[in-house]
Amino acid sequence: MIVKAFPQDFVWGVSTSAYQVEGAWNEDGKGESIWDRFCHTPYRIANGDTGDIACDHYHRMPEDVALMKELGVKGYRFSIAWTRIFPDGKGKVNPKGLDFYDRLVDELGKAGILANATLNHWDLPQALQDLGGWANRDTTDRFAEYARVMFDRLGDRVALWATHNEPVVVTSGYLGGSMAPGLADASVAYRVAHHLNLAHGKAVQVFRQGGYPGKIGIVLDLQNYIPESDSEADVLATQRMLDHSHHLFLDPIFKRQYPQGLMEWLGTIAPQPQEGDMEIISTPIDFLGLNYYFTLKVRYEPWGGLLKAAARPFSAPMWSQTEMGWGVHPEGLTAILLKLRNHYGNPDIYITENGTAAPDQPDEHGFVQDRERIAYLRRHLIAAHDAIQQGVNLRGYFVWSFMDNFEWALGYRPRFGIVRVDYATQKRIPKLSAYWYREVIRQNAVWE
Ligand SMILES: OC[C@@H]1[C@@H](O)[C@H](O)[C@@H](O)c2[nH]c(CCc3ccccc3)c[n+]21
Repeated sequence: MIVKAFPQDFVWGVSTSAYQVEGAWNEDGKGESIWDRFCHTPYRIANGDTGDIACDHYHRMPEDVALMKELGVKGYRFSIAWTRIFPDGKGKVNPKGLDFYDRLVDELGKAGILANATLNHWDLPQALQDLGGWANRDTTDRFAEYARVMFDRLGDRVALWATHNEPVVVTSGYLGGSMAPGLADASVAYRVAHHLNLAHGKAVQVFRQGGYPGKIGIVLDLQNYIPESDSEADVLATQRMLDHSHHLFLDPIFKRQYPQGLMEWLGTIAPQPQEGDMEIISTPIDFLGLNYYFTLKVRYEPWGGLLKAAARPFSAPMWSQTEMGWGVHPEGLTAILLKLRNHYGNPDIYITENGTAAPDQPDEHGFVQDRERIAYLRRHLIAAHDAIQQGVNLRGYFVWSFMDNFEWALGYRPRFGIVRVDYATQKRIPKLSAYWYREVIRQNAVWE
């Protein structure tokens, strides 16, 4: 048995997001978000599920933090619901909303768990969407105002801040229609991407000017894309997918420019930076958050939408696809980490999401022996360890997810947690993977 030990101060964490776990969608002064609106729109969400109640984390947070402590977790990545702070997206701050996150970071401090807070995990205030949302440049200033309020209130106790979670998905919410706000208007999608980048940069500048402790970064959706064949058509299609999914955000932030090939491909709907925008966007950050789940094979497809590209899951031999139909390919994680080392200045990196939905079969006590999930997590930790051995500055790993939760357009069917949630009773029942992860944390190692 080969033991793969991690660096001494490696952060072993778990991840959630506000809309997926909190519930209390309209309590204590919280305003409506675009995901509240989307879920309350018929036929948008499988089974008519909504995040109205979710895991009721808003009321059960102290017990959830206590369970994290019991499982030996060292870090908790959560997101802040903008509409608990600014119910209308701007103007009056809602004190009860601030109080909830104040209590959360205090509970984490008492439990010795590092706080890793994301400002925007997709749940934009509906009031701002009514004014154009991320397609409206003013929203970047609303975001900077919201960021300042959060830095002022929680900045003394939050170790890691992320501006956005996976901004490309917000862009997709304007392209494909399966995510809030559920538009299909390519003409604004890349203006949205630019404003997300600009909002990120403005928030980083507010953080720098305020001299807050802690570190700030952004979390990107960096799945691994490989061409289906070495034909020029497939290779170029893969490049377009990488430009859209990776470089649309990585390049402005780390290289102060948009990917030229994509700009030419997009033509008139490409981002139109104003004077000074790229300097703001590329304000240096302290770390990059990486969400990695799967590898995709990409081919040229004339009917493949805006990018004329189609992607399908790549499964390494001996792996089946997951509950989500995602190919399992741990080597893809190593490849992404090495790409960031080789081409983006070898930044400090946290794996902010990695995990899998699995066909969890509970026994009569609700206990789930999720061996597939353990195999998935173990192999990806080995892949992460390989990258560290090759000089990648990987500082931590956050499992998606701490507990089963609302999986966006798919509702509650897919279960990603290392802790099971019985939604009928809201009972939390750690799965086998939670005890396995506790052992990994204790040993600070995984074994081949
Ligand atoms: O799908 C599992 C998780 C979501 O629950 C998180 O909220 C989100 O940050 C997240 N991102 C990814 C990577 C690919 C993806 C993006 C958007 C929707 C589904 C999958 C997987 N996940």
